[in-house]
This record gives sequence, C-alpha cells and structure tokens, in this order.
Amino acid sequence: MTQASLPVLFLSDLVVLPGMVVPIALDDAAQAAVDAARSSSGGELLLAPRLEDRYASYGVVASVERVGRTMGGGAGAVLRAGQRARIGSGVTGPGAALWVEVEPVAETVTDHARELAEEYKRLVVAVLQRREAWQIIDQVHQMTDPSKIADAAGYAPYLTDEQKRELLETPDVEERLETVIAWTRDHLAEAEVSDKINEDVREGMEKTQREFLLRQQLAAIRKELGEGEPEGAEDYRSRVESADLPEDVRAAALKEVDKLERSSEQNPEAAWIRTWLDTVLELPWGERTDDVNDVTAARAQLDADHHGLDEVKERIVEYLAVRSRRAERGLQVIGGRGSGAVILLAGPPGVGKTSLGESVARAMGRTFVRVALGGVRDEAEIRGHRRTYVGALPGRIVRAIKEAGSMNPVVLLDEVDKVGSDYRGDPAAALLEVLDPAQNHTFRDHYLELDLDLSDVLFIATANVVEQIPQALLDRMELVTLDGYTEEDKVAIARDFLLPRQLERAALTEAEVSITDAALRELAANYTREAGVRQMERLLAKAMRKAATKLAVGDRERIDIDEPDLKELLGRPRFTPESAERTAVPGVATGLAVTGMGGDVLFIEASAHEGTAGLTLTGQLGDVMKESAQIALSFVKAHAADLGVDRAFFEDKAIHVHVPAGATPKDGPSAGITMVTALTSLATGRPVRSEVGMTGEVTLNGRVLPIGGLKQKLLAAQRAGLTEVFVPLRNEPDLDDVPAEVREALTVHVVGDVLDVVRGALTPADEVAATQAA
Ligand SMILES: Nc1ncnc2c1ncn2[C@@H]1O[C@H](COP(=O)(O)OP(=O)(O)OP(=O)(O)O)[C@@H](O)[C@H]1O
Repeated sequence: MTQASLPVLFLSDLVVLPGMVVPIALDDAAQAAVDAARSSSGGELLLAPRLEDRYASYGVVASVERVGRTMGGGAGAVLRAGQRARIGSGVTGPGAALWVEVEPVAETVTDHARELAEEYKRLVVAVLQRREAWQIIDQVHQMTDPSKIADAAGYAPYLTDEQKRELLETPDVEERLETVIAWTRDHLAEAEVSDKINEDVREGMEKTQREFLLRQQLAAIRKELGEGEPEGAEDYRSRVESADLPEDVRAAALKEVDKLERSSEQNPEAAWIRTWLDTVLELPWGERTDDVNDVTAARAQLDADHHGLDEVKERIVEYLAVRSRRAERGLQVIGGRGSGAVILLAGPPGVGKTSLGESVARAMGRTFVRVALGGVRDEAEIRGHRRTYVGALPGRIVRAIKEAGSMNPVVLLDEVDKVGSDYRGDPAAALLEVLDPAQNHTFRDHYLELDLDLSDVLFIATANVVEQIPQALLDRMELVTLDGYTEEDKVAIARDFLLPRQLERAALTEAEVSITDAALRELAANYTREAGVRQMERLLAKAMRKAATKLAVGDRERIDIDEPDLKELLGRPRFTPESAERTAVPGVATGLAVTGMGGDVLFIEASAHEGTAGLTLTGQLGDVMKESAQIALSFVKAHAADLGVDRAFFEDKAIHVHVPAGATPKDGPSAGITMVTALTSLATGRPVRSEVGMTGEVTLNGRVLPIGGLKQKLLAAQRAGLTEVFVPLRNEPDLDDVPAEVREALTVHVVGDVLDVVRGALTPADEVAATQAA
C-alpha cells in the first residue's frame, strides 16, 4: 500500500496501533474522514493520536470495515488498523476531511527481534495467566510476526495512552519490543506486590469473617443450651428457695424476685435486680470452715513458714489462744477501744506481713483473702455503692467474703495506713465498723442492704507507718511490729525459704544450682539495701533464671554460685558504703531515720556563706524538723565555747542546712543531735567521723530526748556499714529488742547530753591538723 495521501482522523481518547480493530463513534470530523475514505481513497484513512502540543509524526493506515450504529444508538464505524505510516504535510483533498501525506514504514525483522518477541510473548502470557484469560493466551501463542507481537501491546490495559503513543512512534521493531518488555516486567513486578497485599487483606478479612461466623454459631449453641436468654424470675425463685440462706436474706431475695417478675425485660431495673440476686446467691451464707484451735500446731505452722520473728510469732499465737478460749467458753470476742480485736502487723515492705497472714490462715484451717486498701479514699470502696448508682458494686469487704467462699476466712486488710479520706466520705470510719466486734455481726453494705455477720472473720491488718493510721482505728488494734532483718537473718531466709521457692519457679533442683552463704551475704549487704527481703527475692529469681539459661545452652550440669560469680550474673553491686565519702568534708553528719521503707541513714549537710546571718532549710522538711534545725543553731551559738566554736563564725554568715534526698518529705524531731553535730563540724572545720551515726531529739539546753524506732535505726546503721552510734540515754531499754548480732557489730553510746555526742563524733582537732599538715 503506497498511497501518497489519505484523509486523516485525529483521535484524542484512543491510541490505535497496527493490527487493532477499533469501533469509533462518528462525530462530524470522524464522519467526514470516513466519508472521504469511502468515496475517494478506497476505504482507507489514517488514524493518528491527537497531541496537545504538536502533530503526531506517526499514525496507522486503517480500512473502514463497517459503518452503522453504535451501542448507544449514534453513528459509528469499525476500523481495522493496518500498517504504521509516517505523517507528512497536510494536503488538500476532496470532501470535508483533512488530508495528509503518508509514507508507510517498511520494517525489517531481525533474529534478535524474534528472540525479543518470544520473551515478550512469555511475559504477556504470564500477565494473561494472572487474569485467567485463556483464550487470548491461545491467540498470543499463535502469533509469529515480531512486529505484530510488539504492536499487540495496544490492547494491554496496563499501558497508558502515553506509553502506547510512544510505541506508535517507535518504528524500529527491536526497540519497540525492548521498550514494551521493560514495561511489562515492571507491571508484573507491581502486580506481584499488589497480589501479596491483596492476599494479606483477604486473609485478614477471612479471619474476621470466620470469627463472625463462629460467634454466630456460639450464640446459636448458647441459645440451644438455654444459656443465651437471661434467667427469668422463676429460675431465680427456685434458686433462692433451694439455696441455704438465712431467713431474712431469703425474704429480701424473694421480694426482689417478685419485683423482677413485675418489671419488663426492657426495664434497666431488671438487669440491676439480676445482678443483685446473683451477688446474694454467690455469697457463702451458710458456709464455714472448721477451725483448728491447736495452739501448738499454729506455732509449728508459723515456724515452718518463717525464719526468726520469734516475738511476732509468740504474739500471734497468744492472740489466737485467747480468741479460741473465748470462743470455746461461748464468750463474745471483746470489742471497743483498746480491745486489740484485730492484729496489726506493722513494718517495712518485704518483712513477711502478708505471708504471716497466710500462715495464720493455714494454721487455723481457714481460707485467706487479701483486701488491698492502699489509696482507698472513697467510703463506698469499703461499704459499697447504693444500688441506685449506675454500675453499683458491693464494697471490698463483701467481695472478699464472696472470694473467700466462707463466712469465717482470714481477711488481710493490707496497708491500712494508706487509706485516705476526702469529700467522698471516710473509709476509716467504715473500717471501724467492720472491725468492731460490737457492731460487725450486723455489717450493712450499701449495695447489699442486708446484715452480714462478720464476727467470725479473723481480720489482720498491715501497715508500713503506724503514725499514719487514724487514731480511732489504731486504738482497736493490737500492734505487732516487724522491724526488719539483720544480714544473718536475710542469709538464712534466702537460703531456707526464698531460694527453694525460686529454684522451683525456674524448674531447677538443688542438685543443679547452689549458692553459697557468702554470696547470699554479699547480696544482702551490697546488692540490696532494704529492711525486708523483697529485693533479695527478686535478685535470687534473676540469678536462677540466668542459671537456668546457662544450663540450657552450655554443657555444664551444675552451677555453684559463689560471691565472685554474682557480678557476672547480676551486674555490679548497687550499694556500697557511702558514709566515708559523704562525711569527708566538715558540716556533714550521718543521722538515722525511719521511713515507710524501714530504717535508713540520712545525711545532714550544713554550709555557710558570707552574707546576712540567717538560716535556710531545704530538702522538704516538715515543721518539726525545721524547728529542730533552729533549735540546733541556737544551741550551737549559745554554747559556742563548750563546743569549741568561734562565736564570730555565725555573725556574718548565712547558714544553709539541707537534708538529701530532696524529693522525699521528712519530718520528726529525731535529727536534732545530728543537726547540732553537723553545725558544730561546719563551724570548727572538724569533719564528723565517717563510721559514726546518731539519732536523738535535742532541747534548747542540749538534753538528748528519746526517739522511736530504735531497732529499725540500728539495723539500718549496720546495713550502711556504720560501726558506732549515739542514741538517747532514755532509749537504753529498747536496746534489748535489738538483735545480738547488730549490738555486737555496733559500739552504742547512750547519751543524755548533746555535748557528749559532739565530742565523740567529731574528728579530734589534732588529727585534723595532722591531716592538713600532711
Ligand atoms: N521471716 C521470713 N521467713 C521466710 N520468708 C520470709 C520471711 N520474711 C519474709 N519472707 C518472704 O519475703 C517475701 C516478702 O514478704 P511479704 O510479701 O509477706 O512482705 P510484706 O511485709 O507483706 O510486704 P508489703 O508491706 O510490701 O506487703 C515473701 O515471699 C515472704 O515469704
């Protein structure tokens, strides 16, 4: 076909490549072109893409196959595209159509083009397989002409018009094939990624659909079993009638059943009544466990569960003995103020308060429940919400009884010192009622609105700081203090109780892992600094986990842990004695204090700078402690001569007393003598001896007054590595409570006059002079 000029039709929404058969709608321009082709050029015309910025350089020569109606009803024609042709300049021709010169492109097909064509066919087949277009695959297989194969890309839906135009304008067969191969590869790669994504999405969908179906089936099964529908009034009636309830409870419950019967299903009250009935039916109304009232067995149980604590165990056993005797004689448990109706175990964390409670329950053959009171500020937490409340619940006491499953459990009221009170009522007042034997046989929970007899419950309370317990509550309790353990105690507890438990948790046996006493001692002394053994237990757990891993991965059959091995297992020791370093400068003295965590050492730092005389206090000190500092300063000024202080020192200096750690609030008078010592040390330039610690209140004329918590303080002194302590004379009797091991490790000076403290605690002047000279 070598026609020199043809009518041309520019197409904007379609790129036609050689070999394609395309239907087109006949608008005016198309009609003119088709008419011109049929009348003047043997039915042929040139199809070319309409470009925005220029005339296309190539088009295809097409023949008009058919003219008729399109599906939409308008005029249309079917054109069959033949050869690619270069477009020359416009020429005039018959009819209304545009005419252009055309020069058909002659193509040469090389072997390389054939190879490329085969490659392209493979790719196209891959694309078509994904779409499962099997018929078209057959047609592709039948194609042999590389040029036609390349131009078949005109049908590819994944190519843009832009890309198709580029193919039209690439007359070289090899080049055309290479281009289209690259595009098809890209398309396949993208399709794989999106397939993957689709698959993931589909899997997710299937999972939700599956769950949905399962849930529907579950609902159907429930319904079949009669579980789906809420229980009706009749079910409740028979449950109430057959349950072992006290008469008044049964009457109240039946009244509610009647109400339920009358209320409609849609009424929210029906749901409330059901929840209430469920709660009442779940309470262990008639349930009691039989008490074991064997005092010797109780002591044996406490001994089996706990190392040491002799005095504590004795007190508990006495309490149990009296209780059981009164019960035997039919006497009521004594109540009211000072009755000691409840044992209060007070002491720092991890000293075994909770586990003693459990032991008591075990010894008496009772169930044990713990009620955490820490942070309870709302009375309703103890006594329940009124039922009219949305989401009302019974209080913690009722829940504890429910959990215990018997009316005479041991209930551990944990952390009674941490109950607060605010506008929501006073939980402590509610607790008073719970604990008072005169009232607690008719305890009324707001939610339950029934009398609950708590008189058979054995309450044990625990607290860290006795001073924070409301006085009225404290009055009713028998205080038993646990002050903390000595190093030797800790080693024994770790060896005999904690280690066996941790071995078991890590699924290890004594034959596989052992730990020496020396290592345990190192753990107690330098890896932990606590009154109890909580941290110690954690470290042992960690060591056992590491040991288990070592056994699992290594070829060893047994691990023996000694002191030097700790570093590898647990890292470096966290606590090392710091007193020497802290007291190296004048003005710092080591005090002994009791916090909620047990005894501790605390450093009092005093410094002076030029300026207006005055006293600044920092470190979150309470009022009493601030006053102590003022008293101490006044005392030092007034007794400058006795203390060897130059009076002029304080005249033109601002004094600053700080008690680290600054973020912990501190209060109490017992740092008095420590402050006097720190200030004297500052004014004389004589540092406080690093091995010395002290505690005692001081009066304006230097008398040393007694303090509380001596045992805890001395335990802390020993823990911190101090060897000498000054304590008030009037605390001398308390020294009997201090474990022998601690008393042996410490030189204890009992003092009545603060001058004796200062004399004993400061580094002697000649020593200071000698050090300075050196
Ligand atoms: N004397 C002891 N003999 C054996 N084990 C002990 C002894 N003292 C404490 N323990 C163990 O130490 C761990 C911590 O004790 P427990 O939880 O009873 O402390 P706690 O005083 O109740 O502390 P908290 O005030 O934080 O509740 C427990 O595993 C307990 O068994």
